[in-house]
Amino acid sequence: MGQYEEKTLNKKELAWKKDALELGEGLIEKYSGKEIATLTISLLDDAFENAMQTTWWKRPRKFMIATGLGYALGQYLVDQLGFEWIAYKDYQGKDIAVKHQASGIISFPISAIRKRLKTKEYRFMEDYVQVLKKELTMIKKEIPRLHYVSQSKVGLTHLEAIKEACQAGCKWVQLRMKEVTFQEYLDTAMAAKTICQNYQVKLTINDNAAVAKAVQADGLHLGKEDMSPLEARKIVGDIIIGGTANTWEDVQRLSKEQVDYIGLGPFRYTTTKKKISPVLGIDGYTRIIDQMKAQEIDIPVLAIGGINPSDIKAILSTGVWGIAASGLITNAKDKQKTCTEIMQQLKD
Ligand SMILES: Cc1ncc(COP(=O)(O)OP(=O)(O)O)c(N)n1
Ligand SMILES: Cc1ncsc1CCOP(=O)(O)O
Ligand SMILES: [Mg+2]
Repeated sequence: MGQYEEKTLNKKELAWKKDALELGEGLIEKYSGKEIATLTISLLDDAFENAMQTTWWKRPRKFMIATGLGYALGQYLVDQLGFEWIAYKDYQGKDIAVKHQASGIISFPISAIRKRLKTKEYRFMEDYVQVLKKELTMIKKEIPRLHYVSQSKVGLTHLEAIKEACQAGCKWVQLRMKEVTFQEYLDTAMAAKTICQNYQVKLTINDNAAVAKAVQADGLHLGKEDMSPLEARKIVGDIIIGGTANTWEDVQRLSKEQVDYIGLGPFRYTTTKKKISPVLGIDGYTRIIDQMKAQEIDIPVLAIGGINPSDIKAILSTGVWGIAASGLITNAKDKQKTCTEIMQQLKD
């Protein structure tokens, strides 16, 4: 791709988008014959096809169709797949587009309709969205199945715990420090990064986007009380961002916030985290993963909270991708043996 520039929409473009979406809503209701409770792609396809099959003197101008339905299609991608509106400019000119920040995919919904007006391909949107969904799944980042969440205890600092987890074979470490100053978090994160690099282990930072950015961490984990993943993405860029979910509603929200994985829990009561949500158990994971499958939400899920090696088989059978564990590894007498046993069960 040659040189191009992308910007967020300016005031004039935002006002234009608002008018275009109103126009689109009117067109969809008129030509699909249905009121829009929730916008679906089949409503959009119906509206486009029926509008174009209307006798030509009653038909809306092509420019209005491309604008109204194009913006409606773009808004669907924003609402359902986590895209953002952008103004895109290259040597051919300026166009309004939507971009999926985490993957870098840019789509031009208004131009897409303009093109189909010429090719007379009036039911293209279902396929168009499916292709985008597939591209998003294909470029998903690799998430290991075992995450070690750091913990200190008497006689063991976070850095020592992290080094021991690396030596024991963990490939992904989350630095999770509470009640520390920014400087202390940053200094420890810097040192953790060096340790992890020595063992070729990926490092993720809990809670703090600024620390993750400063140490060029591989990932950032954000809970419901932390910065939103979409906000954090603007700070840390294209690293792995995980989000916490305790309920199906949380999963639905996170699916629109461009997270690369979901930490779903707690599996069981644990003393590692203060203020813990109600436990999910195997039934909770089964219910939520089934809902994700039904809604085609294809984001890897890690189970977390009080997990023991003997839980792993049942946890995986629910469709969960992997686990995040803290106490289990921190307190293991033989960390190498414990990690090997976990990883064998996870087939990682
Ligand atoms: C992998 C993973 N999943 C969930 C959490 C919990 O994050 P959060 O809800 O923000 O709670 P704290 O860890 O910040 O206390 C996690 N850290 N990692
Ligand atoms: C951070 C976190 N979030 C939910 S449970 C938990 C603690 C996980 O630690 P442990 O594996 O020791 O229960
Ligand atoms: Mg948090």
